[in-house]
Amino acid sequence: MADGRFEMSEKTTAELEKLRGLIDGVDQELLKLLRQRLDLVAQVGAVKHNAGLPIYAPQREAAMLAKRRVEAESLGVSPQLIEDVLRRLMRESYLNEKDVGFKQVNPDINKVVIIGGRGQLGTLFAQMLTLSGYPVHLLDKDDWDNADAILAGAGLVLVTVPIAITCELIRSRLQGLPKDCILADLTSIKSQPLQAMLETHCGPVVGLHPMFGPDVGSLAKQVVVVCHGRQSEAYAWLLEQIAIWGARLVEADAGKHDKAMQLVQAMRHFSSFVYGLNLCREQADLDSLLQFSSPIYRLELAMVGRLFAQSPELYADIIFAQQESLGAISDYLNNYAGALAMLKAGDRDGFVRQFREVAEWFGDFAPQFRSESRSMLQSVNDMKSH
Ligand SMILES: O=C(O)C(=O)C[C@]1(C(=O)O)C=C[C@@H](O)C=C1
Repeated sequence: MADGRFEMSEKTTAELEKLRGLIDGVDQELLKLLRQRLDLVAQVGAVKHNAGLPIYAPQREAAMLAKRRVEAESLGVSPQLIEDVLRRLMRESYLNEKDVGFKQVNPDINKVVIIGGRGQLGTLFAQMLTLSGYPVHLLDKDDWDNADAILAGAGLVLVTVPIAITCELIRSRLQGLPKDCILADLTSIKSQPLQAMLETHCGPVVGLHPMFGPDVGSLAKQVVVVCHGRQSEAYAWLLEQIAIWGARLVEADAGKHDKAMQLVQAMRHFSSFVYGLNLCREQADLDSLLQFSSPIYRLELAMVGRLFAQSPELYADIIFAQQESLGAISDYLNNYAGALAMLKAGDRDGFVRQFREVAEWFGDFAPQFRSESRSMLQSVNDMKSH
């Protein structure tokens, strides 16, 4: 008898078979318990839907995790194990509760128009708004002949078109919106679109930046940046609605937000692009890189590789959005060149000195990132099947 390439005696085989049968039984019990938990979560979802409560309940989660960790410890089970399992289960809850739909915060809105509504982010927001009971109309590239009819009587117009055409579209097409209509955008830079909206429309205006891609299963725990424009009391319902979807709203000054995006998006994505470009030019053998990879390298390769599974236009839009990003990217290049010079000069002490300087600057974040990445790396390893 063999298990993979290991030979086993008949006695060992029999013992293992018996124990594995018992494990199968326990796993089947777990499955039934999971089914029970999902049914209860569905009931919680219905209660929350009626009461207009958010999907994500951080205090309940923290209290529950703390209790289960203590109980785990007294049973000789690792607290981290129960925490991992429960967090994974709660991710499932977010998805399940979403399908029940959401309370409609403002039933007086007769029409929501999403410009660019057939794009990926537009589709996601259309789905969330529809699940919340709003009548959603889409206005995409081919619908402009009917624009007046589509926009007539809109209570909310949400602009989600490529950055490069956002301001121009707002200025040239959205002049005649109803006075009380909310004009909002989902663009990943905020100053210019906000200014364009304020100049074009005299009613309520707000800039939003969802800090996630369209492939998130649910908005629970995702961040949406809010840059206030005008008449915030008129769009308070929209922010409350987004919070009910589970997202965390982070208010920011548009200029500050855009400056952060030069590092968080433009520079980050650009360096991922160059990393991929370099692998391509070096004709790296990805198969063997993966074979030799440690979990952190696998994660890094996944982060870079996923870029190239998406639309080049989308990333071009993000990277080219702000002229000022050039400064952040050039600084990076200069730092790279400086570090390379140190390497060429064999200045090992210099490297260690700078490393310490940076570590000190990271401060408490460094150990925090280390422990966060530890569980990510363990998940990466769990995903391997051989
Ligand atoms: O208790 C709730 O409010 C739930 O929605 C259930 C549940 C869970 O799966 O246990 C899911 C999401 C919340 O963030 C907290 C807990």
